[in-house]
Amino acid sequence: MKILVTEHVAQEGLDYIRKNNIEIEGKMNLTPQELAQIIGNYDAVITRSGTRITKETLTNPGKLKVIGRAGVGVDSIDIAEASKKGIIVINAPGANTIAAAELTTGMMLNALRKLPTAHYSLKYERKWDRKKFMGVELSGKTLGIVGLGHVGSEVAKRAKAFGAKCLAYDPYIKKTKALDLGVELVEQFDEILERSDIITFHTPLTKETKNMMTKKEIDKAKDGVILINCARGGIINEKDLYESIKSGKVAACGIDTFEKEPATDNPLLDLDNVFVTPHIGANSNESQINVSLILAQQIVNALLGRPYQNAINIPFIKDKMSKEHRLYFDLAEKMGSLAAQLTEGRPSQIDIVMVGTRFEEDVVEKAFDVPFNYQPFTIAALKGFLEFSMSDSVSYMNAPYVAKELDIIVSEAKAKNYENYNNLLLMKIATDKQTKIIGSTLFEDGTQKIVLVDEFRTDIAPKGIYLYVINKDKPGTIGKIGTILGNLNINIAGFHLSRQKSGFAMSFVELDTQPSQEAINLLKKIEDIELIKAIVFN
Ligand SMILES: NC(=O)C1=CN([C@@H]2O[C@H](COP(=O)(O)OP(=O)(O)OC[C@H]3O[C@@H](n4cnc5c(N)ncnc54)[C@H](O)[C@@H]3O)[C@@H](O)[C@H]2O)C=CC1
Ligand SMILES: O=C(O)CCC(=O)C(=O)O
Repeated sequence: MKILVTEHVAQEGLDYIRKNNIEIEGKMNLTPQELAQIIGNYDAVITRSGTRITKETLTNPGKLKVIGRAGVGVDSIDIAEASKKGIIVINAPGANTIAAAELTTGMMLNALRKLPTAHYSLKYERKWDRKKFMGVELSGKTLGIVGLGHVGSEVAKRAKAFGAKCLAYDPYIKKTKALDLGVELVEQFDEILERSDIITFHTPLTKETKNMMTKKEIDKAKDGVILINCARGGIINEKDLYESIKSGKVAACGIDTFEKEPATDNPLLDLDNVFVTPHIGANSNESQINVSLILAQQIVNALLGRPYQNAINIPFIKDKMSKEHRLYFDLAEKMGSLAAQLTEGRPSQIDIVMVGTRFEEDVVEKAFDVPFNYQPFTIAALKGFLEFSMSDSVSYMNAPYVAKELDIIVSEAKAKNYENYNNLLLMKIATDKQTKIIGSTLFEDGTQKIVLVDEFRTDIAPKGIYLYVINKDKPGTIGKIGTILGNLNINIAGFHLSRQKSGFAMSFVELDTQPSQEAINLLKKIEDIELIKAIVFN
């Protein structure tokens, strides 16, 4: 196997890869066209923020299986395209946190005390200007942290050590996390704007966070506010920042990440009180070794078929789920398969409802860098459903994309209860011909059961072979089914009958062997049978 490395990555990770008998080829400064041309010759590619992996890069993916991002932000990678092509995107969350948090703290001090300007003035202009360099202290100030993830949390600890009061805005974290850090979590971003002396951003670049700070938001902030962006260019609108620095509304800012990088001709560089670094947040020896080692281990695991973590486009790791959730996950996939076998017509919508306390807390946190943010049960149900007609081309990774390409609307919801079920996975499928509802649950002892099909209650284990029968609820039908199956030497292993006031009955007849089409045709001839289908759970 062979891995392409397109940017500088610490030696430690590369050594680890070589020890696992995987070759490495370093090719720096490739043009996008050159990268697209050669990427398919490699099993994996390792990049940093300077390499963009776009749809065009992946036109001929060849044998590429893994894109490794030596860092956190994956906004430089087209995740949707990688997922559609079955390529795993792996990053190294948390590995460069301390470097980024320390740089941010330094940026705050630069902005508060103008250290780089004082340094320049003495060293290069030989001026002893003590009056000019009056600053303000971090102690006693209010710091607004936007995004209380890995970096935001470490920035909070450092700012608190300096005596600052920390507020945070992050609608996706647990309240206890902020509480444990001694940070006041606010509900609205506006509160950060109104109360903070310094605002620092630590979110990924997403649809929500792009242009989160424009003139409108800056105007709501305190006069003389200090802004720090060591997360991603584009979170603060650079044009509006430029105007606000010029007008004095923003006293100073510290920027490590820019809308367009390299940012050597960025107009912000012309302004005093704009303190800049060339995207070096992660550049410490320690963090680069961490990133390189963690990433290398995960890539090697993925390539050698061992368990791996941090895959951005498979936002859940089955091994990390509780045993119960793993059973529900498998059950969801079987339910999807059953739905595909029972449903008629072209599907237009699939709704998954997670009912009960077992699903109250999300199994996976919201992942910001993936286009679809479903819980694993939804993905499993989708995979089970789509796989029936599309076989191996559907994976956990691409199931939501395949659904989208088929114009199937997918929705996910939670409910406290449903009829008298406490914990239930419900799958509702709408097609151009019908709507079907299937419900499944787990018994106390871990037994998986399908318990609902439309208006019928049932109790079948999702394994083996069944005949699904809908018939007019009249005497003799079941006997006739038994006789025909007996004559064909097909053994009945179980019978699950459900009746409805409507005058119809639904049965799942468990069989030891799969009935031939000839058998199904014979059974269809029985009077009062409305529908009969063979169902196979793999
Ligand atoms: N300058 C550099 O070299 C480095 C930059 N970074 C960047 O810093 C950022 C933070 O990195 P980590 O803390 O490691 O990521 P993380 O994923 O641990 O934390 C991100 C936090 O942002 C929150 N968030 C997402 N959308 C939000 C929204 N609309 N409003 C408020 N909060 C929101 C999430 O809930 C999460 O807690 C990322 O963009 C990463 O790429 C990270 C390391 C080095
Ligand atoms: O080291 C890099 O490539 C940039 C680090 C970074 O921005 C990140 O990890 O998100």
